[in-house]
Amino acid sequence: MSEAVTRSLATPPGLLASLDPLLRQWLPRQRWFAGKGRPLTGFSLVAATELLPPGGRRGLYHLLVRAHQALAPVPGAAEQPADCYQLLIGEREALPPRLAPALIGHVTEGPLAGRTVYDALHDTRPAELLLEALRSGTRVGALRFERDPDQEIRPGLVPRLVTAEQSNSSVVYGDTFILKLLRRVVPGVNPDLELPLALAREGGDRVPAPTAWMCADLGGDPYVLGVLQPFVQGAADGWELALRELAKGEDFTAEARALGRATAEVHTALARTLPTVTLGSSQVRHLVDGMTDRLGSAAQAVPALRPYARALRSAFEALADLAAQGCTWTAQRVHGDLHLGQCLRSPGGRWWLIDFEGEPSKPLAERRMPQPPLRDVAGMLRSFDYAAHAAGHRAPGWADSCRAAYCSGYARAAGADPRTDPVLLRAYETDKAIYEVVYEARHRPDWLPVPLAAIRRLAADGGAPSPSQLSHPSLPSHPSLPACPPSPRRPRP
Ligand SMILES: Nc1ncnc2c1ncn2[C@@H]1O[C@H](COP(=O)(O)OP(=O)(O)O)[C@@H](O)[C@H]1O
Ligand SMILES: O=P(O)(O)O[C@H]1O[C@H](CO)[C@@H](O[C@H]2O[C@H](CO)[C@@H](O)[C@H](O)[C@H]2O)[C@H](O)[C@H]1O
Repeated sequence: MSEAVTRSLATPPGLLASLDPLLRQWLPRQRWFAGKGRPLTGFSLVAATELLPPGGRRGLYHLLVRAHQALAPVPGAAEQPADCYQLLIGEREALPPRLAPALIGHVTEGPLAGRTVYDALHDTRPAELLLEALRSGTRVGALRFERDPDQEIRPGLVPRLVTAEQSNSSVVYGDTFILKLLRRVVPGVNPDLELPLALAREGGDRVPAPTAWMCADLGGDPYVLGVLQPFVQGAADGWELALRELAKGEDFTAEARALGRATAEVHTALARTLPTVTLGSSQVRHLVDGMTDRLGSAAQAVPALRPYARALRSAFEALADLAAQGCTWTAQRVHGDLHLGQCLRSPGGRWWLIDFEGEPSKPLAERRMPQPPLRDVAGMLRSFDYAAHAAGHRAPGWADSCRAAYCSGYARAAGADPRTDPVLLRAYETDKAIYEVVYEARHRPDWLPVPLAAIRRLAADGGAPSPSQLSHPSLPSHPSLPACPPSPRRPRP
């Protein structure tokens, strides 16, 4: 075992009880807290490890904590399965001003009574310690740090916490690496590590190859806790770039086309390296049932969706009808939550795809299932629509031309144009917009009008599918579109 981190404490007695009242206040305020809107009823410890560098100060705890919550904000409501969160807790007598944003609170009882506790990822030494553990491949308590022996990690890189809004927390080390610490963790193979590793093995150059990773082994179930990967220096993400170009009134179609090409290359590599399956009518029925169920739960959670539910369902049923007529689709591993913010453009103009975690609210097994690649395409199409809305009404037609350019870039690299499969594309776009309605209602209520506008458009189009709704006005419509175009949808022999 390496000397980087030398001590583990399995169960610091009373530690969690002393943190309980502070975590009840602090946790729901974190952007990455997944259970917003449901009262916390308590915590239970999954694993606790005290991280102690040789000769270093004590007081750094790695905790995996289950947050128990009521079903709804009603006293006495039944509990839901508790989410498990990864916390790195530091303690000090008082916090220096630079750590003020990291404050969790002042402990009044238990082993840390009188101490100030804080989110230690904001602090230099704890962040350095994590990199050192990854560099040296340490094992401490239940924690296992592993690395790709072929990639060098220089010691002494200076850490800084990424302050942008994220679903997890990331630390950049000397502009060389970025470590994403997953916040809500689940047992099993995490696609955020699995897919970039598979793509790296395949020799792809569109996704940064994982350099090191951090896991916990608990009761036979590995939990992926973090992934270190090369930092794409000087990169801007697609969302920033799109908004910048929109503000200047500049054309974004060349970038959209390049993004389509990058997406298709990643899809092709994933299909080469991981299993693909054919979806026939029973699998498509299952897919459609899932979409319909999600619509039902979303309409329960967000009443503004209810007037459109029937029309939206018909977009899903149109897909089931095609499958019942004998159409089949190829499914493969996909990104699962692709949008402009998941695409980084390096200063040389190359597009990279990041964040293969999938939609964090979905179960891991579902996120790892092979799916038609058009699911990712639909996510990107939604994203162009989001960008246009975020910019107001300054650029009429902007989203339409970006969506068309993205599809044609995709078609060039994949050999199949997503627009030749309008029923599947519309079903996925509808499913995504419904997901976004719930996401925005929970996380950014001010943004709710953006996906709701798409819901209105998609619902208005809920009858017979029409290619014109797919926003490629520059292309002729497909009046003679066959019921089962040869690719990517293929008739059964
Ligand atoms: N390899 C990378 N190089 C440069 N920046 C990155 C890299 N990976 C992630 N980032 C930055 O960190 C942000 C969050 O990363 P992401 O994987 O999307 O985390 P989350 O799942 O928490 O949203 C991204 O929006 C991007 O700005
Ligand atoms: O945090 P993640 O990147 O994993 O994804 C979640 O948050 C995204 C917002 O940050 C959210 O994306 C939605 O908003 C984007 C603009 O901020 C837009 O480009 C996307 O098209 C839209 O879906 C994403 O859905 C959510 O899973």
